[in-house]
Amino acid sequence: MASPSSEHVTLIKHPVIDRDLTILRDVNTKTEGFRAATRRIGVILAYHALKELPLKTFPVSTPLRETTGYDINQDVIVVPILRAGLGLSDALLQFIPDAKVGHLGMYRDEQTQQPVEYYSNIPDGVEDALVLVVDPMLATGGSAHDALCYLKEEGAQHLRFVSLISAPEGLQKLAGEHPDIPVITAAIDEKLNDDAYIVPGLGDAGDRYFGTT
Ligand SMILES: O=P(O)(O)OC[C@H]1O[C@H](OP(=O)(O)OP(=O)(O)O)[C@H](O)[C@@H]1O
Ligand SMILES: O=c1cc[nH]c(=O)[nH]1
Ligand SMILES: [Mg+2]
Repeated sequence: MASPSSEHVTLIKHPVIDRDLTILRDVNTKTEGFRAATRRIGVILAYHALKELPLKTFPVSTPLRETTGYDINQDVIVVPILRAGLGLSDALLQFIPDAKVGHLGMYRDEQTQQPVEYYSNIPDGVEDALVLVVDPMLATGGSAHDALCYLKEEGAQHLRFVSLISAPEGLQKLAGEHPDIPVITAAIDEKLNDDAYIVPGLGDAGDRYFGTT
């Protein structure tokens, strides 16, 4: 099996991430705190995920003289994997307020641990846009793999996958199946347990973010 290479996976290190991941992992953290910590880490991940956006220049006048202005020269499409991915999409929209948002609805069947797709709505323009697929948990990698295959079939050519916590198993799957797609993550945890939950992880991200059980 392919192993995640350093150019394929970017592990973002930051003291705020360490503090906020602890809040997310803590079983006693309530919904409000969980959402706030997700948003804060999301902003740091978004900053990194958008780092290589191309720029175009144009003249801009300050009160003193004309100088070079910059604008982003590529459309951005954010694709949260429902439900839990919704918690990360707003962070990206703070930086790119006019980004289009596509949705892919998937849940993991508890018995088979395989993703089941129940919804998709992808905007036009995926071929040329930077397409950022966001989901807090990369566990077996099955959901991410299906989402990336779907978007490639739709014509997406500039894909990134953004997660809060990744399991080595999920990273290996993406490295093997999608070596062309950079992964940006805030943590690489130890392993999956027998139910394919990330250990130590944070539990079920969707349930904790939305207050369901
Ligand atoms: O890498 P995998 O093994 O596929 O697991 C990861 C998936 O599991 C979680 O979603 P879940 O099925 O719990 O759906 P939800 O977001 O609606 O809670 C998570 O948000 C990922 O989408
Ligand atoms: O640990 C895990 C694995 C899959 N989905 C989650 O929400 N958490
Ligand atoms: Mg869930």
